[in-house]
Amino acid sequence: MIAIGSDHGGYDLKMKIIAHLQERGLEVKDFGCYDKSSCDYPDFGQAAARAVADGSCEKGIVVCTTGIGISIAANKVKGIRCALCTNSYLAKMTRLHNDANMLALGEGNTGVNLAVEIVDTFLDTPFSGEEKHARRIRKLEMAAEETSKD
Ligand SMILES: O=C(CO)[C@H](O)[C@H](O)[C@H](O)COP(=O)(O)O
Repeated sequence: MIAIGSDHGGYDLKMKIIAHLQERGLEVKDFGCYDKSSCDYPDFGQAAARAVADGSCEKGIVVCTTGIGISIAANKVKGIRCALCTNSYLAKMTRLHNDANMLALGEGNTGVNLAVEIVDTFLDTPFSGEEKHARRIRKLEMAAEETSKD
């Protein structure tokens, strides 16, 4: 199951990505928004992120105008590594090196065809499993643990 979310600024691209994921035969849970009325990206970025963090969705994709606000929102949820990607190289590297579990896209800076290519690269690239990358991810998790104690 793929969690997906957007604000109004990412709504159109999100709907195209949902159609693409369904064409690929993937199940999608849309955490909103559900129309283009003005709304707040933290609400939807964090709803999708919580579903990835609790294991009910295996990966998440979030979209806003720039991809910035909604990626920041998702990354506030413990256990989430959300990468804002503007090309397929970044999508590949964030899976290989960061084991990113969420992808953020910006409707205002990424066209539909490129977005679909980025989504496919993100979903189809496994984590490298290299120890040095696993160690760095553990350090990210430890930093999040420390912060949550404050
Ligand atoms: O890009 C965004 C946040 O980083 C959002 O999608 C907003 O669209 C952006 O902040 C602009 O807000 P507006 O209400 O659409 O003017």
